[in-house]
Amino acid sequence: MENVLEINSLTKKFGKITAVDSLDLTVEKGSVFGILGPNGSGKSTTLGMLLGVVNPASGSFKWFQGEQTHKVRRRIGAILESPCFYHYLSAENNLKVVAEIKQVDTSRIDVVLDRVGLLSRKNDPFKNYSLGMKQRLAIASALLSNPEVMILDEPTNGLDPQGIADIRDLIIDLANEGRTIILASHLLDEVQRICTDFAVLRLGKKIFQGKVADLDQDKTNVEVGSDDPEKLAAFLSDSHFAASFRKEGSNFKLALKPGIEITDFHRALIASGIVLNRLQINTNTLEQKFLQLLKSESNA
Ligand SMILES: Nc1ncnc2c1ncn2[C@@H]1O[C@H](COP(=O)(O)OP(=O)(O)OP(=O)(O)O)[C@@H](O)[C@H]1O
Repeated sequence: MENVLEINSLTKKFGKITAVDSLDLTVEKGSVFGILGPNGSGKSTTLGMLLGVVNPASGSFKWFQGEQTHKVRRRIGAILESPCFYHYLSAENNLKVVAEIKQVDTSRIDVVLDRVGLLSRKNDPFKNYSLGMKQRLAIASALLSNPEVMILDEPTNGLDPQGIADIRDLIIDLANEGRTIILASHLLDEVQRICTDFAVLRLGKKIFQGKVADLDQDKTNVEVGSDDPEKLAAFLSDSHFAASFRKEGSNFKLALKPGIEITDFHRALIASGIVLNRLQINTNTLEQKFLQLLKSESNA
């Protein structure tokens, strides 16, 4: 798979603070890459360096296998901070200003407004837009040059649930069109829903990088209950399915042994005449992973 971005040992210091510390990262073409981290972990500084608005102290990064800088910028669309538009101008006229700056044909304006669902509101002044519409206009603006890569810093910040869902759907659509998306977020659930890959930053250091899909592989933690808890407890003690188990209320929490499938476990229960009234598979959510990582790093 082709990489659109390779970061090597990228570092940024602000006085005594090391905002980004020897960061190595690889982003594959077509991925939706989430950069996760608590406040102040270096997400925005990283994106700033990647876009050339923050100077690195050391290290390097390479876009599109080493494409020249002036060509790179046209291939990337970015929203770094709150959208910056003229309040009294309409959405269309605001995009005309951006198109002029970016030297993009104005015929793209209707295309991108349609893309973000704002075509019918293109004559409304920006000041009358809701927060969600303002954010969608910012995405439209970033789309003017039809970029292959979109960089989004906290794209759903401050939005209501509907606004969040709209932006989420839009990001998924943009990814389905084949664009690579890099987004910084602290909304773990959003990253889990949108992203294919993620990295976790803490105090400027990358403490994890992985695929979101792999989180769902970890289906070994199971909670079970039965109308006959003694029989269930005896099964869990005697059978070779549970690596460990403990009683919790009227149910049992257990870790299946490595390699044991939930279907094998369930079949064996039925064969032993045990009928479950509860079976819950606790998948490893990004939130659990994130909290575990931050905890293990701060204990290290
Ligand atoms: N211009 C600056 N001058 C001094 N320190 C800065 C500057 N920009 C960022 N920092 C510091 O660098 C560190 C990383 O900040 P950064 O904004 O990159 O983190 P972040 O993960 O994006 O945080 P948030 O989620 O709060 O936006 C923080 O300690 C921050 O205070």
